[in-house]
This record gives sequence, structure tokens and C-alpha cells, in this order.
Amino acid sequence: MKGVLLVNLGSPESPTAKDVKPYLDEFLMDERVIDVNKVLRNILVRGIILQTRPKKSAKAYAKIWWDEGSPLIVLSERFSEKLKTHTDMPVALGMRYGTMTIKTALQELNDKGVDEVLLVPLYPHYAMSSYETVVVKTMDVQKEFFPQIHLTTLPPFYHNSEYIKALSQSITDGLKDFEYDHILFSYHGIPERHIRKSDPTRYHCKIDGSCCHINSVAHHTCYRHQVYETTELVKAELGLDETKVSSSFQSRLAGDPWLKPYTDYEFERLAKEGKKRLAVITPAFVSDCLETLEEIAMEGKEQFTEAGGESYKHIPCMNDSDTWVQVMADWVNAWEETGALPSN
Ligand SMILES: C=CC1=C(C)c2cc3[nH]c(cc4nc(cc5[nH]c(cc1n2)c(C)c5CCC(=O)O)C(CCC(=O)O)=C4C)c(C)c3C=C
Ligand SMILES: [Fe+2]
Ligand SMILES: [Fe+2]
Repeated sequence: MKGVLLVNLGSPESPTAKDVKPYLDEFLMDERVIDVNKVLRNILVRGIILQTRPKKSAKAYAKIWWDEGSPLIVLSERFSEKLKTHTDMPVALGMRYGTMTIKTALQELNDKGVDEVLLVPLYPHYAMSSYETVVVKTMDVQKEFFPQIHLTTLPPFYHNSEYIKALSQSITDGLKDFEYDHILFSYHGIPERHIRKSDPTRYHCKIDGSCCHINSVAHHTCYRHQVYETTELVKAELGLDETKVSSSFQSRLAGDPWLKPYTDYEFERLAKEGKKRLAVITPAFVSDCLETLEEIAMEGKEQFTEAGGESYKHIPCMNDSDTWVQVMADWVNAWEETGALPSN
């Protein structure tokens, strides 16, 4: 029997430093997130970052936490529950980090008699720190505990036309009551080094924008190419004015250079350029989370208005919108019926 495994990033158990610390430990000790050798990673993460970050992160989580729990978890659960009403297959939800494990979710499917699983990493774009780590972890768990299960993985869907239409619809809905001067597409950042590491040709990705429009096999795993492609396709779908749209990268940690331009610098630049009314969309995330609700909706608004901006709107992620659930249902049901996976 076929079944679906949805996997998102995960959240701490509660917005306290005590619970944020083990969550961040698991997250940042992932070799695909902080990709240095184990000894150095240990020093960096446990000796430096975890000394101060849990307290700071817990404060941020406390600002966005809901009565039901972490927004990312609650919204992923709502999405999963809605998807169940659109398919005959069993659907389970797991998280890459934290207590809602991939193993438990696979066990749930296994107990229902599922032996063919469609793995759906809940990320539109490929990055070693998001999509790839979910795939590798799920394959490891499957090999060790569920060797009888056959796994198929949904490819990154950043350029799929149904996804682009659903994302565009969410922008149209989000802008119903908001006149904008500019729309900023703010994607989660990654270190530039990750782009080079994920380039199978080892020479294509230059990170300066000179490569992303040249056709290459490297684009299958190039986060930078994929996010710019999403922006371009949405621009075309909605007929947006070229001068009123741009992309940027948020959520960087200190250290090596991350993908530029940085979102917080863009808030200032756009305000100084005279853009008074800014809408921000965060398409690297399908569910709202700390990075959208705190960093963009709260902090971003403050940064933009302090720099001279007047009105600001964060457009929510697609979350459990009917349109987005229907798109996912069409993909998983097509796989159930014919084995086909979504293409462009
Ligand atoms: C080296 C550090 C990090 C990389 C690389 C990274 C990539 C990356 N992350 C997401 C999605 C999310 N990240 C979230 C939170 C978060 N991310 C990092 C670090 C890196 N992410 C940290 C330390 C944190 C925790 C919070 C903090 O202390 O700032 C979240 C939110 C989780 C939640 O509970 O709400 C998401 C989602 C992607 C898609 C990605 C690569 C493209
Ligand atoms: Fe992150
Ligand atoms: Fe590129």
C-alpha cells in the first residue's frame, strides 16, 4: 500500500531556553547545517553558539508562540490533516529536528500497512541544510528500521506551475487591502559555501549572479538559482512591474559570507530609496514560523519604519490554504495512481 510522509523542519518543545537548547543542538550539529569537521562543529556549536543563542532564541519564540504550540508545528499539522481529507492514502507528519521524529512518522505508516512511501520535504527549494538533510535522514531511518519500505522523494517544486499559481494566489490575497510600492521576496539565507558544495560540476556556481541564468545541471541543487527562478515565475504569473520587485536573503548567522543581498539591509535601502509601502513575501517557507512571524513580520516592520518606511505588510505563507492543499493533493494522488511526480 502507498502512503505519504510529510517532513518539515521542527521546533523546540516550548519557548524556553531549557527546551530551545537541545533543539538547537540537534539542528546545528547536523553536518549539512554547520558543515565543518566534527571537532570544529562541536567547539563552534557547543562551545560558542549554544552558550548564548538558546536564551536569545527562546525570547524570540515566546513572541510568536501560540496556545496550541509552535506555529510551524501547528500549521504543518493543520496542512497534514486537511491533506488526509483529499486522499485515500495514509498521511503522516514528521520533523527533521525535535521530538516529532521521522522514525515515529514512518512507524505510523508502517503500522497501517504502507510499504511504498512518497517523501515530501516541505521545502520548495533544494539546499543541503533543508531539503537534502531531510532526504538523507529519512533514507537512513528507512534503511535501519524499515528495510521493507520503498521510498520515493518529491523533487523541489520551486518552478512547478501549480505551485507558482498557488503562491501567486496567496500574494494576490495578501495584497487585497494593501497598496504597495515594492514587493520583497525574502528567502532564508545560506552560507555561500553551501552553494559551491552543492554544485556537482564544481565550477558552475559563481554566486555573483553570472551563472544562474545559464542552463546547467548544477541548477538541480542550486538554492540561489531556484529561489530567483521562483521570483521570476511569480513575477510573470502576476505581471508584476520589474522595478517593484526584488529578492533578498534573511536569517544569517555570524561568520562566513551568506547569500546577498541581506534582507535587513534591503529594508533600509528600499526605505532610503523612497519606497514607502513595502510588502514582504517569504517563499522559502510553506508554513509560517519563527523566521517569518518574528524576524519578518515583527522585526522587519520595525527596521523598515525606522529607516523611513510608512506601511509594511508580511504576506503569510501558504500554510493550510485550500489552494495549496489541493495542489499537494493533486501531486500525491497522481503519484498514487500512475507513479508520476510533478514536473514544471
Ligand atoms: C547555519 C545555520 C542555518 C542554516 C544553513 C539554515 C538554513 C535553513 N533553515 C531553513 C528553515 C528554517 N530555519 C529556522 C530557524 C533557524 N535556522 C537556523 C540556522 C540555519 N538555518 C537557526 C539557528 C534557527 C533557529 C532559530 C534561531 O535561533 O534563529 C526555521 C524556524 C523554525 C521554527 O521553529 O519556527 C525554519 C523554518 C531553511 C529553509 C534553510 C535553508 C534554505
Ligand atoms: Fe534556518
Ligand atoms: Fe548560479
